[in-house]
Amino acid sequence: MSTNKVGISVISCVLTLVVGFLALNFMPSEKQIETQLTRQYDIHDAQFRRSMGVLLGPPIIEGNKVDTLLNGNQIFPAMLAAIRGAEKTITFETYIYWSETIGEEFSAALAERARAGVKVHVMLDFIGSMKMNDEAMQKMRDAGVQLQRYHKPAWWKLARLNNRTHRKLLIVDGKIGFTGGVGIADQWRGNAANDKEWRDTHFRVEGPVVGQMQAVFTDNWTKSTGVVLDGAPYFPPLKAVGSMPAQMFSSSPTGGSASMHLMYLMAITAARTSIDMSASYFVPDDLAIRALAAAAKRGVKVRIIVPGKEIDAGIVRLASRERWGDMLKAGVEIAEYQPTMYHVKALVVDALMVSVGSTNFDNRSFSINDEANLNVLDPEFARAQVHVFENDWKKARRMTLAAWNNRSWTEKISGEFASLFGSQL
Ligand SMILES: O=P(O)(O)OC[C@H](O)CO
Repeated sequence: MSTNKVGISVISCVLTLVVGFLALNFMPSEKQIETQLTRQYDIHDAQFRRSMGVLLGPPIIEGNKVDTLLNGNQIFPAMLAAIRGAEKTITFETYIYWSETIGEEFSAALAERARAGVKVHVMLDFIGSMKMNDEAMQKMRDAGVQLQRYHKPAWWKLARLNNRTHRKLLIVDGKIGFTGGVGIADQWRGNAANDKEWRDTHFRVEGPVVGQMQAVFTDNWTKSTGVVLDGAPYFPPLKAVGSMPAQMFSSSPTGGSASMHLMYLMAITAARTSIDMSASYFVPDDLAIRALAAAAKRGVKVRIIVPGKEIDAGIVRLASRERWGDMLKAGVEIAEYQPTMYHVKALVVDALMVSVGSTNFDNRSFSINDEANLNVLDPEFARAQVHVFENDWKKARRMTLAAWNNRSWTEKISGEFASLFGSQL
């Protein structure tokens, strides 16, 4: 064999070993949920509540008040008012934060509070905040804001590159919390009045559950900085301010990664009458498809709103539509929102249980990213969310089984291709 050939063989062996090594390191080391859950109780049963409390982590606690904020016009003023009213602490964790009009407004408000002596901690996902300029970040740091960027890509930490913080949390003085779908970028401004203004819903929370929200924020803050945020400025005594039982819980590949997947499967399996799901990115795995189809077959009215053509990630829509066949056959109703990008993330089951927060209905949220959701078990709140859902449903176009079967061959092929990346979407 010539020296050249020996060299090429050695290089190809080394490359194969490197690729194999990387592939093994990116594969999940622990098992995910594999079997369909057995239906043992209804959403209204005490056992559902008990199981949610013990299996997901934090207990469901009483005495909360949750206000619904629709679209940027309601969401941003409420968040900015809370920030501007902060007296002791602000903790803010988000995925998307871009230097634009609304980004500047947030930066200015956070910096102003830091200068006034408020302890301000901001955790931005590194990838999600790549469109934020260094100058804007420096201005905040100069004002005293403690700003961290989560999981900076590094070649020696490749395995965590894919793990982003997708959580959307703002907690002020440990007393007022916000969560929901919104990111800090200009497409969320406005009132979903045209295709430049995204449709989204966020929530303002008060009551004892805000302590759980604060604990979720401290999780990634401690992981990233080694500093524990504790004491009354972050965890003040919280009195009951309303009547809603609620629970804030989180998931991350570094601990409790199955929680979100499990929560959705438990809620869908326990449904008796209705499931209304708003899913900005809907790429269900086989278990979720089976759970939704089984619900429809036992008579649950299952309605899902997803984005239509106005979506920022075309590959997600392709992979999503490819998976609808079994659900449509089982009677699940799926409709695509028409006016603009639909970025709402909400689940309402049996007009009692509502889950809202950062989680998308896809594998990226279920097992790759860090997520946080608020569960509320309150009939009045759930009815209000059903009302919001009904309004969105009117602006969404139903996909029938016949139309799905008649998709063009180009859509079918591109759907199958997109579906190959399903585990990463
Ligand atoms: O990942 P999400 O759900 O926060 O959405 C972010 C958007 O895709 C940003 O373009």
